Amino acid sequence: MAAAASSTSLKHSQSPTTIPCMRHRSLSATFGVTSLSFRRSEPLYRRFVVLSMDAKPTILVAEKLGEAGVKLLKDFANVDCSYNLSPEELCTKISLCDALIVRSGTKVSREVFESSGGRLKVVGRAGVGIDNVDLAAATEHGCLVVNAPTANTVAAAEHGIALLTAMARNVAQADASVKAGKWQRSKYVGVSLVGKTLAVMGFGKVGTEVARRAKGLGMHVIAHDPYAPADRARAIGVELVSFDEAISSADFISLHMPLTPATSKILNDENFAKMKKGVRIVNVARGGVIDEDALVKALDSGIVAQAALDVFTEEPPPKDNKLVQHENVTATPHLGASTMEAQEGVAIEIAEAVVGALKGELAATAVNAPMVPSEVLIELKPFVSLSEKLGRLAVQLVAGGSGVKSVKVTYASARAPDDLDTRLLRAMITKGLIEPISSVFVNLVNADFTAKQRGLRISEERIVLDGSPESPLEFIQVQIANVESKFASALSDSGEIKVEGRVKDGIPHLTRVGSFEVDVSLEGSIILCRQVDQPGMIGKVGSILGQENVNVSFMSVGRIAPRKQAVMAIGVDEEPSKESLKRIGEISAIEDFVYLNL
Ligand SMILES: NC(=O)c1ccc[n+]([C@@H]2O[C@H](COP(=O)([O-])OP(=O)(O)OC[C@H]3O[C@@H](n4cnc5c(N)ncnc54)[C@H](O)[C@@H]3O)[C@@H](O)[C@H]2O)c1
Ligand SMILES: O=C(O)[C@H](O)COP(=O)(O)O
Repeated sequence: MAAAASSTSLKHSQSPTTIPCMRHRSLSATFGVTSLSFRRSEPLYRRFVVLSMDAKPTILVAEKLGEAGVKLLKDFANVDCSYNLSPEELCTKISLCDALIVRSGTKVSREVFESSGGRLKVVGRAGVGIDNVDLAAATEHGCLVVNAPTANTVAAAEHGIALLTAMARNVAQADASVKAGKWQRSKYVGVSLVGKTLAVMGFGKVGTEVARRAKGLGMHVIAHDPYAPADRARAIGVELVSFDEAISSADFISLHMPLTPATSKILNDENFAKMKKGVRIVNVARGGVIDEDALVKALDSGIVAQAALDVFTEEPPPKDNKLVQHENVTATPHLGASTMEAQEGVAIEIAEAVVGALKGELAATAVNAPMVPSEVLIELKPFVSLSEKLGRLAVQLVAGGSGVKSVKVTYASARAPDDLDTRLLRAMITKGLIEPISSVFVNLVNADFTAKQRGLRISEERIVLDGSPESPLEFIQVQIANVESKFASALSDSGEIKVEGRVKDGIPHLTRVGSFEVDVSLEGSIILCRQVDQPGMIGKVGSILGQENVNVSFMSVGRIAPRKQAVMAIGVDEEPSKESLKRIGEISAIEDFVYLNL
C-alpha cells in the first residue's frame, strides 16, 4: 500500500446544498436505519458469489458423504447424489448444479467449470487436500472452493500411527502369511520404535497430531516445515530442522505436507541418497510427494527398508504397480480419513460450508477467496455497497472509446493502516468498474484475476485522518486516470474522473463529483447536471420528472460560488424515459448532463 497521502490535498472547497426529499426524510424518521437496512439487506456474500438464486439450488454430491451432511444439504437444496460419474457425465450434469461436493476421488478439472456455463458457484471438498480441484480455473470462473480442513485430522494421524506401528512389526505381511497357512516367526522380526528418530515432514494439523502420538510411543520427534512456527513445535517437544537434516537423521519419515508444485516428488533419487540406510517411510499425505519409481529403487537397494503407503500418484494404482506389489510395502486404499467419526464430521463441516456459501455467507474455509472475519464483514457492509456503487458511477462517467486502464482508490480513515482490510472493498470496486461495461460476472473470488486479465490496474492509497476511529472509513474516492469523461465536471483539477462517497446512517452517499461537493444517497439512479447556479433549477428538473411519476429521492447542488458553475445531483427511484431526459437536457441553463444507473 502506498504511503498515506496528506489529507490537506483533499480539502473540500465548495459546500453542498442538500435537499433531501420528503419521502426519504419520512422513511428515515419513521423506521430509522434498521428499516432501511432491512430493505436493502441481502446476504453479503451473495453479492460476491451467488447473485441470483431465487429457486431452490441444486447440489451434486459426487462421492459418498456422511448421512448427517446429506440431510443438512437436503433441508436447503435439491440434492443429487450421483457417485462414480465419468468425467463426461460430470461435465454434462454440472450445468444443472449450483454446487458440487467431492472427496479426493473426483477430478474437478477446468472442463468442469467451463461446462457449468457459469451456474456452478461453490465446490465443496469434503476433506483437506484440494489438489484434485483446478483452483485457478475455479477462481477464473468466480467459483468459490471450500474444504473441510479439521474433521479428519485425528483420523489421518491415527492412520499414520497405525501404518507406522504395523510396518515396524510387519503386521500386514505376517497376517497374510498366517492366513496362507504359514508360521514364520523369524521372518517377521520387527524393529522397535522407542528411542528412534521420527521426522515429521509437514508440521500442520495432521503432522502435529502424529508427532504428539509418536512422542507417546517414546520416539524422538523432529519436524521439517518451512512455514510452521518454532514455538508451536517446541511446545510439544519437537525440534524444527532443515529438510536435509530431517531426512538424513531419521529412522522413520512420516509425510504430512500438501501436494503442491514445490512438494511434488520431493522424495526423489537425490533425496533418497541422503537418507540413513534402512530408513522407513510412511505416507498418508499424497502419493505425488514421492517419486514412486525412485522409491522402488530405494527399496530394492535397501536404502529404504520399508514403506507404508495410504496414497498413490494414481488412485487406484494399476494392478501391477511395483510399489503395491513390493514385499516391503504395506498399502492401504487412501483410508486416512475413513473412520465413522471423521466421515460424519467432514460431511457436516462441508455441508455447513456449502449451504452457508449458497446462502450468501462468507465461508470460513474458503480456499480461493480472502478470509474476512465476520465482525469485520458486519462493520464493512455499508462500505462494500458504497464501493461497488462508486465503481459503477465512475465507469459510467467515462466517454466511449477511452479504455479504462488505471484506477486509483483512496481510503480515508482514522484507523491505523493495518486495521483496515480493503480486499473486499477493492473487489467490489472492481465489480462496479467491470460489470457495467462487460458481460463478465465479477465477485470476491475472481475480482483481482478479472482486473488483471483486462489490464486494469487498481492502486490503493490510505489517508490517515485524525479523529475518532469508530467508523472503519470516512470516505472512499475512486479516480480513473487517462480517460475522457462524458460529463466534463466529473474531472478533477488534475484531469482524472473522480467520485467520492461516504456512508451516512448506514446508507452509501455520493459526496463528490470531480471538484464539486454534492450529497445524494446512492439508491436507484442518478442524474448529474452541470449548470450555472440560479434559482428555479431544482423545480424545473423536478417537475419534468414529476410529470412522469418518477420519484426523486434526493437532490443536492454543489457549486463553486453562488451564481457560478454548479453540479446538481438528483437521485431517482425509477428510470426516467428518454423523452424526459431529453427535456432535462433542453433546459437552457443546463450545460451538460448524464444519467447513471446504479
Ligand atoms: N490420507 C488421507 O486420507 C488424508 C487425510 C487427511 C489429510 N491428508 C493429507 O495430509 C496432508 C496434511 O493435511 P493437514 O490437514 O495436516 O494440512 P495442513 O495444511 O494443516 O498442514 C500441511 C503442512 O505442510 C506444510 N508444508 C507446506 N509445504 C511444505 C514443504 N515444502 N515442506 C514441509 N512442509 C510443508 C505447511 O506449512 C503445513 O503446516 C495434506 O496433503 C492432506 O491432503 C490425507
Ligand atoms: O485430503 C484429505 O482430506 C484426505 O486425503 C481424505 O480424502 P478422502 O475424502 O477422499 O477420504
